[in-house]
Formats: sequence, C-alpha cells, structure tokens
Amino acid sequence: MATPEVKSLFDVSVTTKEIIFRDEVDPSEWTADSWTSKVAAQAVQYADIDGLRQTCSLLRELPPLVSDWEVDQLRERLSHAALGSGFIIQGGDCAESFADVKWDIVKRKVDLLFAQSQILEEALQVPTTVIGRIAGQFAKPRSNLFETLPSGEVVHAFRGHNVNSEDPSEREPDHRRLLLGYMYSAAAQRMLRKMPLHLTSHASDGKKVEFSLFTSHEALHLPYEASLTHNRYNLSATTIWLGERTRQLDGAHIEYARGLRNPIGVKLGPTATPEGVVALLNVLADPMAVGKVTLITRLGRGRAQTVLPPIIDAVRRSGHIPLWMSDPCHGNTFSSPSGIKTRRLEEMLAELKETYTVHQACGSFLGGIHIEQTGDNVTECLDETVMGRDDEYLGTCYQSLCDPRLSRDQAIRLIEEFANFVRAVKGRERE
Ligand SMILES: O=C[C@H](O)[C@H](O)COP(=O)(O)O
Ligand SMILES: C=C(OP(=O)(O)O)C(=O)O
Ligand SMILES: [Mn+2]
Repeated sequence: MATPEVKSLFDVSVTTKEIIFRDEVDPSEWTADSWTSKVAAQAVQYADIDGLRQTCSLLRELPPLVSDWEVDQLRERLSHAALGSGFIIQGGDCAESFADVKWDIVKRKVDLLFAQSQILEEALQVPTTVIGRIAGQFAKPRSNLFETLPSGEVVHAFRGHNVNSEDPSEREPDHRRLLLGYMYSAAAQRMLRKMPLHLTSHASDGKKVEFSLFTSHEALHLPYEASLTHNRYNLSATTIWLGERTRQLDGAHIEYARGLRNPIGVKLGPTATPEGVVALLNVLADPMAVGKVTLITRLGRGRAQTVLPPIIDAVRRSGHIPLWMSDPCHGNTFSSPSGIKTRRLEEMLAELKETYTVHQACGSFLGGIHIEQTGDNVTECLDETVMGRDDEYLGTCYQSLCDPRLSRDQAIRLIEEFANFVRAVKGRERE
C-alpha cells in the first residue's frame, strides 16, 4: 500500500510512515500494571484473589496470540483510514461463546466480514480492512453487575465466558476461565490463520491484493489484558477498544491503554463532550500518531447532527487525527414488548447515514463501521420484513449471550444499503 502524503490534508509535511509510531511514554510512569493504582470500573469481583494472581502468572508465561508486526501493520492501515484513504469493517458477536469456537461458525463470521468489505470497497473506492470481534471477545461490561433470579437469589450478571457462564447456577467469577479463554482464543487464531486467503480487487487500480483478518476485543478485564502485554504491545489481539462504561479519564482502563503501541478504540456515547474527547486523545496519543486512536461513536439514531459537530471541531483544533468509526448498534438497543433486547436494522442504517453525512459536512471522514453481527441466520434484530410479528420472530432463533446481533442477511443488507447511499452521495457530488 502506498504511503500517503499527509500535508495536503492537514498541513503536516511528513508521511504517515514517519509519524505513526510517535507514541512514547516515560517508562518510569507507565507499566503494564500501573493501572492497578487507579479505579477500574466494571472490575470483576473474585472471591479467590490469590488464585487470580496465580492464573495471571501462568498467562504471562504463555506465548503471544498475535505478533507485534501484525499490530504495527494494522496501525498503518488505520492511519490510512484516518486520512480518508482506507476504510475499516469491524464486527462480530457482542459476547463470543467458547462453544462457538468451531470451524464452520467462525468461517461464516469471517466470510460475512469479507463480503461486507468487498461491498464497501466497491462503493467507497478505497482499500477496506477487516477486523473481527473474534478470538477473544470474552469479557462484558453490564448495566447491572448483579441479577436477581426468579427465586429471589441474587447472582453475578453474566460477564462473558472469560469470567462466568450464562447458566445462572455458574455465575460465581472463576479465574481459571481466563486460561480457558486464552486457549479458545488461541484455537480461534489458529483457525483464522488456516482459512483460505481472501483475494479481492484493489478498487482504484484493479490490482489483486491479499487481505488478512485482524482480531479485536474490548479490553475490559485488565488482569487478563495486562498479563498478555509484552514490551508495550497487548499481544492478545491486534487492536483493543475501551467501552463506553470504562473510558473514565482518571480510570484504570485509560491508564492501561495509554502506554500501549496497539491501536486503541474508544466508544463514545451521546453524553461525550468535546472537552472530554480531546482530554482522552491527549492522554492516549501523541497528536502526530495519526489513527492511533479510533473514536467509535454509538450515539443512537437522531443524535449525530447535534452531538458530533462540536466534537469533530474540538478534535480538529486539538491537532489529533483519530480514525472515526460508527457503531450503529449500541445506541439503538431497546426491549421488545415481551422484554427481549433487540435493535432495528432501519435505525442502525439511519445512524450510519447520519454519521457519514455529518462527517462530510464537517470536512472529516467516516473511516469505519463497527457492528454486532454473526454469520448465521439468527433472529435477534428486527427489520421491516418482520414488522407486526416482533416477539414471535425474536422467539424463533435468539442465541446471543448478550446483545442482539444482526443475522447474516441483515448484516449484508445494512452494508449494501449504506453502500448505495454513499454511491448516491458521490454521484450527486460529481454532477
Ligand atoms: O455489549 C455491551 C454491553 O455489555 C451491553 O450492552 C450491556 O447490556 P445490559 O444492559 O444488558 O447489561
Ligand atoms: C460493550 C459494548 O459497547 P459499548 O461500550 O459501546 O456499550 C460492546 O461493543 O459490546
Ligand atoms: Mn454489545
């Protein structure tokens, strides 16, 4: 991939190659464990703290799941996307299941992502990079950390297979699951590396290029993430993100992430403020580190026009050049009449279009899409084709361990409709 000149866009007379690794930290101030002096939101409460320590010691000795050069390669791709010369499709389960680490299931998720990347590449006319929420998305933040069972018993909420089970009788956090999580992640990585190389045509010159799949997960469980951190690289995934519930400026998650060389995603909900976002960028990245941070907005339909422009403006004035991504899922979750968590495809599409339009109007780029989806035809999200029979439809094949995922067909439709929208916008611009 050619290294673009940055100066024409942002008055910086260097190339992305030269600037992407400008992210030094003072080693006397940051270590992979310096987060332990801060408050970790959503921390898992283990009864057996010594056991957790022993498990983490074992994890530290295990081989990395990805290589540092893969992390660097993704950073370069993200820096291109931040400058408008690339695009990212990131997707997968809300919470991966250990039981789904199987060739066919993973293959269908990967095929879906590559099908989406092809559609996006053709519409956007820029190389598209695929990132899976795969091979490690095993720890979840929750609105309520405890749950009252119908019997009246209060148990821990399900927190992802790295922590406990969805089965209400196995909710006590068990540190040994972290080792299982590592093993399942390694097995999934092995499968991803065995899958046939996906070839797709380079949109601008028709040349065939090879595409690889990068892995990602939410860096929620800091003892696990820190144990797999070596020489400032989190080698459990090529990129990690911090959730809307754990991105406190003075919190443990930001402290952990600020020293990493990996690209870092940060989810931004509708209460994000321009000052707050700039403060996060100042802590997480050198302004010269183009695309080091991905700002993943998940505002909910109808909010982009008011919430986003002042944030984009403040970020531009700060000198940072993050990658802007849209997660059209998490701001659009609601409960069906019978209390099932779901989302509507049409609302997600609306948020995507609004976000794209706002970036265009503000002179910045939407550089990626982040979606909860699966390669199977589950019935977890609604769309206009099932109107009027919501609860019956949701009851047919709802398998998610946490948030509702788009089915394969819905996920393709979302991307196709977004691609058609972009084509129409670009067509009007040419007229
Ligand atoms: O995936 C994100 C969160 O874990 C999820 O939205 C929380 O869902 P809850 O509100 O059911 O806890
Ligand atoms: C927890 C998630 O999202 P958010 O932090 O945006 O709510 C998620 O991506 O599953
Ligand atoms: Mn989710």
